[in-house]
Amino acid sequence: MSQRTFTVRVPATSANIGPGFDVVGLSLSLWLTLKVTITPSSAESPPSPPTLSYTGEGADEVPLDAYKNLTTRVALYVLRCHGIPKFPSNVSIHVDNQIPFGRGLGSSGAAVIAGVILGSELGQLNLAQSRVLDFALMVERHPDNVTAALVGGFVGSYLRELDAVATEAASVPLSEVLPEYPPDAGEEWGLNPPQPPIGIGHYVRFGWSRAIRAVAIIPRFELSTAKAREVLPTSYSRKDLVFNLQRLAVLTTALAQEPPDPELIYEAMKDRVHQPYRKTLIPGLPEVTSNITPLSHPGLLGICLSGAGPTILALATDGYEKIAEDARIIFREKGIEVDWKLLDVVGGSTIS
Ligand SMILES: Nc1ncnc2c1ncn2[C@@H]1O[C@H](COP(=O)(O)OP(=O)(O)OP(=O)(O)O)[C@@H](O)[C@H]1O
Ligand SMILES: N[C@@H](CCO)C(=O)O
Repeated sequence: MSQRTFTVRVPATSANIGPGFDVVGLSLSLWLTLKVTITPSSAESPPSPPTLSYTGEGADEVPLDAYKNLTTRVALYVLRCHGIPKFPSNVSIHVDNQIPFGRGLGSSGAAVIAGVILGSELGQLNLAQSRVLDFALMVERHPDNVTAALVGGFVGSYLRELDAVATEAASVPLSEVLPEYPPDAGEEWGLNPPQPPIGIGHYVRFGWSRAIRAVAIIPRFELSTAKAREVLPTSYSRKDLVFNLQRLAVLTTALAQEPPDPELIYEAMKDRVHQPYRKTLIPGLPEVTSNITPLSHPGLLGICLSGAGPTILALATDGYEKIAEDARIIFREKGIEVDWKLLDVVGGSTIS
């Protein structure tokens, strides 16, 4: 048997785009890339556990132990669900990552999608795209980032309502889906991890105007999604829900129109479900989103929190630098430094 190599690429994503909390996502031109080599065992190359190396964003904090790293733990979960108790021998994985951690650009969603695809490739399982999504949704329970990272573009998704048995399977604690430590020497994990119900996530890809680019204004601090979800209320007024539904309905079509209409889009990217509550965690958020407008910044279409934050996403057709530099000034007044990147909307995950 000869050496096998393959490459997995998964894009960054921005979720919510204002009113579409946990519903819409947009894939963006920053990439998580895995280069994988599987060398057959031989006298010169005896079986060994997987080795991981890592460059780019998060290289100084990401675990390189395959039983602790999110991507490889997800891959192992997929393998175990298919009766394969451990990684194949002599797997070496080099990860190069452009997606900053904990900034609202879908780093964990990308790591999870990469893990499911890695598991499918290592086990030669040939998982269909919809099944890849099922596995990803067992780990990352909101569909917006993972769906956009998998299929690419501007995407809306929902989770199917499950029957009682499937609900139980899908509500297993993540610690059971992804046990963090290897079994004791001489033991193997059982082959009965919770299987994802079939067809959990459904999605549709919206149109996207080719004129629109994305300015990501990225504060130099991390905010975990878990922490940014803790501050959200568990119920909302009808007024606030209708506010968001009206805007989301308009936004999904408005971003595909040529030319895009700033007056329509700026208002349609406003939100009352998550951003008002997250401002306590992101000093400067309300000032940036209300002071940078299509009137003050020609070319701007709309501006919102990217995912759970703290990154700000501005959609624009021109004037990118002024938008970013003026946001930098506002954040600096709050004592926060930022970096910014001009990004494009890209296709989804690939294996080559
Ligand atoms: N490439 C990666 N490899 C391993 N672990 C990763 C990778 N990318 C992200 N992670 C893990 O995910 C964590 C960040 O996840 P979190 O959901 O808090 O933020 P995010 O996904 O960047 O933002 P958002 O979900 O708002 O877009 C990191 O701290 C790290 O533990
Ligand atoms: N919709 C999610 C995206 C973050 O991953 C949130 O805003 O919490």
